[in-house]
Amino acid sequence: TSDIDIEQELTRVGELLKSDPQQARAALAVLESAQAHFSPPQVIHLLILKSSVLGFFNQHHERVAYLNGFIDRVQDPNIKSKFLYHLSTSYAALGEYERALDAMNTSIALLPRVTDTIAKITSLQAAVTLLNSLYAYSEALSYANRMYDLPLLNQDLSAKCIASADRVEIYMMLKQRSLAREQMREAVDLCDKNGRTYVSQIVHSFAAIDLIDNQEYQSGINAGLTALRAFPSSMHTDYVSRLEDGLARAYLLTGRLVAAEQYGHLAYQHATEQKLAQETEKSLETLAQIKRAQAQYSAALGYAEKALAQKNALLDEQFQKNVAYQRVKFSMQDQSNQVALLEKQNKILAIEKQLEKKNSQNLWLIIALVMVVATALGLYLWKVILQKNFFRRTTQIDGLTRISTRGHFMTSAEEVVSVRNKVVSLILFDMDFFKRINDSFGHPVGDWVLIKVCQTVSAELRDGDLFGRLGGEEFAICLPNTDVEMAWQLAQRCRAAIAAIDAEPCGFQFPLSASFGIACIDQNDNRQFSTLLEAADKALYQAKSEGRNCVVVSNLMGTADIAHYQAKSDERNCVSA
Ligand SMILES: Nc1nc2c(ncn2[C@@H]2O[C@H](COP(=O)(O)OP(=O)(O)OP(=O)(O)O)[C@@H](O)[C@H]2O)c(=O)[nH]1
Repeated sequence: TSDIDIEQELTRVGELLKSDPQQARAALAVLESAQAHFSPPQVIHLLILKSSVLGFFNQHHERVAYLNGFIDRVQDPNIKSKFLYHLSTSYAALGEYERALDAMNTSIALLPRVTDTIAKITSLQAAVTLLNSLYAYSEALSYANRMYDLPLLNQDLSAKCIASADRVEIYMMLKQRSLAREQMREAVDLCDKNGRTYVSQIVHSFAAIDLIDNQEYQSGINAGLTALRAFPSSMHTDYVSRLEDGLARAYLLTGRLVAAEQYGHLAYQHATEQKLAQETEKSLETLAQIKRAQAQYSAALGYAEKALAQKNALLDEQFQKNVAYQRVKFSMQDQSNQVALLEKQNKILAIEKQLEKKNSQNLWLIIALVMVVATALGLYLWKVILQKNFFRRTTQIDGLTRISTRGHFMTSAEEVVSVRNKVVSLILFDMDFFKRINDSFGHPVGDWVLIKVCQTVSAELRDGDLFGRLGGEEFAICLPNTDVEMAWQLAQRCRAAIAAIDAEPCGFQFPLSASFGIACIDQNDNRQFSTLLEAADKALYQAKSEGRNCVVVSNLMGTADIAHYQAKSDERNCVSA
């Protein structure tokens, strides 16, 4: 057997099932024996056919066992929902309403994953039918509404047609006449457009019964007869039985007892054939009334008694159904409560996560804040240091001449003298007749001279020599590790350099000179800086008094060979005052 043969045969069995169920069953058995060669989709097709055949022959026990044998292994939600529908139908037929509801709920729960529209309609329709049979009309209505609201696929009105017909039936059961009538028009319209004339016919039959219930007997009879003729003769469903019962009542109430009895019997016959408990009871009641109208009281009593027994059975069944429904509803509620609880827990988890995120965000914020504060603090400290440096510079460096201030020089020189391990020399010098320069050429020229003198002297100094401005035009040089001879030579070089300064750049021509005093202290001498300073000052004073522009060495410290330096008097350049 080729693939095509198998496919064709499967389709043929499906069609046979509608026309010749017996033959369909035989053909299916043949197919089953060859199923080892089937592809997986073909196996599924075969399983569906087998289940349908079992259902058709009311073999519900076998069908339930058969379906439960594999249903858990079916993955595809489209196929699974179909099997669940079969299962639910069979459980309902067996009176196992709780299981029927469970199967229904499972298939409804699959709906979000079902992609096939027909499969969706089938699941929802199964729910409507089952809930209607359990008298749970408002729940049935919610599934009908859900079906009505399914998105339209390729303008296919199937779902809307079937859902509208469901609504008509439910509104009638709920005795909401105006809603039912309104919905009838829409349902017929939708189903005719959709080519589902069979569903239209069912709605027409509802319309006829509605007219009769509303005491519009003649129009009800006309509509009912038309609807009944439109049903295929082979079809004996609850709709047919209900319509026949309606016609019987209409004929009875309009005094046409023969026709009433004819339709009453038909209704009863079709109801019992299909094991329709409600329709059986209703038709028995109608028959009892007809017999009473015909004055056949014992027959009437017989039907009435049968009707009563049927009603008792019905009440019993109704009770069973109700219990089953309430129980499942309760467990559904419980499940949905659990779902709600889980959702709440998830929400709490999500909030906790958010909180965690916020916390870590806060941590980052804190880190950022600390960094900002640290940076600001660093900047502040840096500024303070800069300010301090500036302050120190301004207190340590003379603003005009850029050499040490008096204070800074004194401290540093004192330090040098106190830690000396060799001889230290100190030179003081003072510009000669500086007042005259100021007076003759102005203060700015005097300033220029001071700057120029300091640059000139600085050029003669070594690293480590200290140079400071003691005040006005008086300066000091502290020379570590320098004996009196070296100091003398340096002082002479400085003196000569100052005397050689050309004043031209400041715009005037005038001579410059300075007087120098030197004192020297060796490492064995334990006297302090102040004594050294005093000695150098005295030597400077002497240089001034001896004629200026000369160098005088102090012998106060006992370190210098004064005779030697006096002998160099021509080199001292001093001119007698
Ligand atoms: N341009 C200028 N002049 C200053 C500064 N500091 C002090 N002086 C002036 O220096 C002059 C010092 O004069 P004196 O102490 O009489 O000494 P001198 O004129 O140099 O005379 P001898 O020292 O005896 O040679 C004063 O006129 C002060 O005003 C300064 O920073 N700039």
